Amino acid sequence: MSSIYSDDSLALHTDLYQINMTESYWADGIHERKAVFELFFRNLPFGNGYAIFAGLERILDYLKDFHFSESDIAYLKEELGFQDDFLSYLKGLRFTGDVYSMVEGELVFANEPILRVETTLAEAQLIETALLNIVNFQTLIATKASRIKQVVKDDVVMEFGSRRAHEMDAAVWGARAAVIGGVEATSNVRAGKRFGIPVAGTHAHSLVQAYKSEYEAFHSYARRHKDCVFLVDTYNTLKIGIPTAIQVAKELGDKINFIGIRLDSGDIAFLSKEARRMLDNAGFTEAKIVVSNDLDEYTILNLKAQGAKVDVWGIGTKLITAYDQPALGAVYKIVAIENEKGEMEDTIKISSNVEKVTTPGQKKLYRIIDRENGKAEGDYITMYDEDPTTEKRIKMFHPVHTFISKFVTNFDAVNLHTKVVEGGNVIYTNPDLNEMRDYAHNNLHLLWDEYKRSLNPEEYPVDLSQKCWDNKMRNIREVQDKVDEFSTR
Ligand SMILES: Nc1ncnc2c1ncn2[C@@H]1O[C@H](COP(=O)(O)OP(=O)(O)OP(=O)(O)O)[C@@H](O)[C@H]1O
Ligand SMILES: O=P(O)(O)OC[C@H]1O[C@H](OP(=O)(O)OP(=O)(O)O)[C@H](O)[C@@H]1O
Ligand SMILES: O=C(O)c1cccnc1
Repeated sequence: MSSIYSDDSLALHTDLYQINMTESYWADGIHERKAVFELFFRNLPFGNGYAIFAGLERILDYLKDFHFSESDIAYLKEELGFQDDFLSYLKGLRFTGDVYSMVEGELVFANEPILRVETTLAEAQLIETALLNIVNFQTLIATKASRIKQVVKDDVVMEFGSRRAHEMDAAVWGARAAVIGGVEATSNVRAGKRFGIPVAGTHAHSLVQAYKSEYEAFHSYARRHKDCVFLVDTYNTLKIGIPTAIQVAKELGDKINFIGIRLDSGDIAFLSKEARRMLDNAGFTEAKIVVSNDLDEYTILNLKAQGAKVDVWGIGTKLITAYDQPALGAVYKIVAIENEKGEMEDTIKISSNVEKVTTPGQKKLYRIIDRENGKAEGDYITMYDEDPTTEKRIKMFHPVHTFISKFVTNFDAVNLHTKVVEGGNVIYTNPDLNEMRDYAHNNLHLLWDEYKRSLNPEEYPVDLSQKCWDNKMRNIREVQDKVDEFSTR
């Protein structure tokens, strides 16, 4: 099967049902009613105590350029049978709404709106799939990277995953997300070119195998590359690999910058300690030990506990594929819609699972920070017309187990949503990636250690204001009344 249509826009990067629903809205004349959708996930990934938001830059690029191309329209008509009248509506469609979003690198928790879209019902519906696609992947990778960074602490992490990533986009945008989460460099040169990420790397076993010996291979590499990290495990790490790296480094002296060696197999704890001893004895006390081979935060923690002497961790597969949690599960839910009188009305989705009942209405999200100790008390979801920045005391209570509550005073309420798109125009300038990474890193200081431990962290509070809770209960009652009325008919 091949296609005659050029792939020249992203508008069809959506599920068919979005276009089908949009057609119904359009046919009924409600497509331009204002709607509010929120994007959030229900459970933190990897059993972590927080997630790191990534994906906004790509969302903004997507929204800026949102349009159905000639070939999109031709495909919808010729292959999927959509009719001309609806297609001429789609042809002229652009994103015209407002978007409020967390910034990339923000700490994000379950069941709080990462971003809010306020636009026509049709536009909001058509962009759902792409927005989720972007956030689900990038936030997952940024969070995995942050978990790894929490364990390696001040050691350097290099992202090595391109060859194992789920296709090319995932490699490039995953590398970027990993940087937001705390990674220092990537091996992916395209990601370096595109996003300005530092690009770094060593060499593969094939280089060694292409020459007659490690000695020849290392010399050859050094002839063209001043910065040298020699991979020492092709034949025998301790007996040939490291001694040869030391020999070549000594022979070439100042002609090269002998950065160190890389270990890619065997017992990393044992070999790294031996390598450190051998390098130090040879006078290369500054030489770095880079390790790779199916690493993740669990192995790294274990290796550290064994006293492994590692300076740089090269991490591929398990980072770029979010190996132990392949999906974040973020969703995008409608919370309010304009009625025929032009007023905004709440809308709610009921579920027998309490945690899945959506929180209706236009809302805002604040982080409540204790002024005395600088730590976050929790996140606080309010209705749109509430302003906790002017309140002296707020009651925070668990949105499901409401008996768990506390009063908070002497706090700063920080609005976590920035208006990034207004009337279809992007009004937000993406900061430099380093700034995003520093922002994410510094934000972690807001959290008590109990929320940051990688195993069984405490649950960070994400609470509703009283007004938001009351509004949710009122909406639930209204739906229940409707159900009762229907069933007793
Ligand atoms: N000391 C250690 N403690 C715990 N895990 C380790 C230790 N050393 C290495 N590992 C990890 O154990 C796994 C060993 O992988 P594997 O069985 O493929 O062995 P290998 O030595 O890498 O062999 P190969 O040459 O086939 O790559 C890797 O995930 C590696 O990161
Ligand atoms: O283990 P990961 O975390 O996924 O990190 C990337 C891996 O990719 C390379 O191995 P590969 O066997 O693909 O190539 P090589 O011949 O260079 O070792 C590298 O040596 C790492 O082991
Ligand atoms: O530069 C490296 O050492 C590297 C790059 C990609 C994958 N594995 C290793």
